[in-house]
Amino acid sequence: MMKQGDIFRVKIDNLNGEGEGVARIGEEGLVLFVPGALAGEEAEVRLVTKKKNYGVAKVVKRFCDSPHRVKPRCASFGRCGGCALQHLSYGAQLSLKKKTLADALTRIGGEREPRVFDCEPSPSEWGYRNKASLPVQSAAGECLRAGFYKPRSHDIVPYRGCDIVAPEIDAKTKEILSALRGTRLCGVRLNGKSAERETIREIVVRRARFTGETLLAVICRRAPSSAELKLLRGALREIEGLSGAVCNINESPGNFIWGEKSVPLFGKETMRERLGKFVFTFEASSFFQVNSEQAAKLYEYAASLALEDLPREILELYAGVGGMTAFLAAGGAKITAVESWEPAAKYIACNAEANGIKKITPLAARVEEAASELSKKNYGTVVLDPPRAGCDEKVVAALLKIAAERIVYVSCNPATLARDIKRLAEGGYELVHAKPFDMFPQTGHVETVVLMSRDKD
Ligand SMILES: C[S@@+](CC[C@H](N)C(=O)[O-])C[C@H]1O[C@@H](n2cnc3c(N)ncnc32)[C@H](O)[C@@H]1O
Repeated sequence: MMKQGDIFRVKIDNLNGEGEGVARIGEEGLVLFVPGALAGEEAEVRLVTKKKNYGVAKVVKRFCDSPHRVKPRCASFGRCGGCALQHLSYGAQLSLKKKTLADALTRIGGEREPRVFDCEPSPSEWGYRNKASLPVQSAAGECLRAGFYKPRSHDIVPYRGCDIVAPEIDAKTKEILSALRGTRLCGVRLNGKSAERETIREIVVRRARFTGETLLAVICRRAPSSAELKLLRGALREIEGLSGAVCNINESPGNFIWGEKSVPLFGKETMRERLGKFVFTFEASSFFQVNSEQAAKLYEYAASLALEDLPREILELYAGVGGMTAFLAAGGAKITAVESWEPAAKYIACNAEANGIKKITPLAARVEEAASELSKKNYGTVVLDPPRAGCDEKVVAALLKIAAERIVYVSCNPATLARDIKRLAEGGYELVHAKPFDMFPQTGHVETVVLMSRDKD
């Protein structure tokens, strides 16, 4: 019987979606996740966690190196759960993402030989993120500990800098943390009840590459008193180059970052970013792709698939603030853009207007609730970009009822994408091709654009 602390010699077969090495041990072939180990490497490992169906092990000694191994750039590599692929060359990261996608389409999607294109490299391998999001806690003897979570944990590795966020965000984040430490507000307690002053849950810093506008949101578990707001304002106003700051209040216990209410601290509440020839306005809490340069490439590609044969009517689901909508509108089609977050639907309209785009009808609704109404109309193409959970079954049913000639599916999760492709294939669509885009270099995340067409038989 295996137990924690046991030592094994293993050969790593492949990497999982988190960038961890995967090996099998024992007669029953227990799956072992080995962070930091690469495919093809042999190592002596110690079992640190044993669950019913898998184990997690730590490398004690590596006997050989993968030819794709490179020196990780970040001093927190291995301790921080953020960029698990830093030790893999960039070319090998792209190949891994293509393979991850192809495997999901085959294993979950039931596709025999899916046509998967090469992964589109990100224009920047480092410093590409336009947003940093740091959980904040109170730890023993430390009033405000902010950073990123350790792998498989809610313990924080303190922020010492991050190489995947834009350098300007990195510099600003350090200044912001130092200013917050000068107020009387502390981070929330991870285990146990937070004391009154242990208030801050998270900070989010966003910077537009194009305008340089930088917004800060301080997310609190309760509404700060007017004296606390005064302290926050006083401390944060001192930071040069912050275009604006808000305090967002999230009293809910879950892991979701944003609450419904925000109190302005100072300056602007919105920022503007350019993607391709379009400029978009949005708030600190809006969904907006974190890799602006790569987002422009992805939207252009998705629009080129959607606009072939110039459909007259396009239905776009999960539209956010209308980033992709503008690219889709370039062909002159009429677009109905559906988004559940009401303020985002408002931004779809003003972003369209600011970019001189007509013929866009924003609809603030949950797609699954609007699905049956939407399925009464005809659309040449449906474009969808759901969150990681993919589509509700009602949405797949509506897509089958709409029966558009073509579906362009943008996804940030190969597993749910493959599940939805299978459902659509059962309803008469076929997968034409899939192309991964590297939106998140140094991490295992895979973004994909898929084209499906209605089976004509
Ligand atoms: C992955 S984002 C894509 C946004 C946009 N296409 C873009 O590229 O910026 C998913 C969007 O779907 C929205 N959303 C989540 N669940 C939804 C639902 N059930 N119905 C409609 N929109 C939803 C989110 O608010 C978010 O803006």
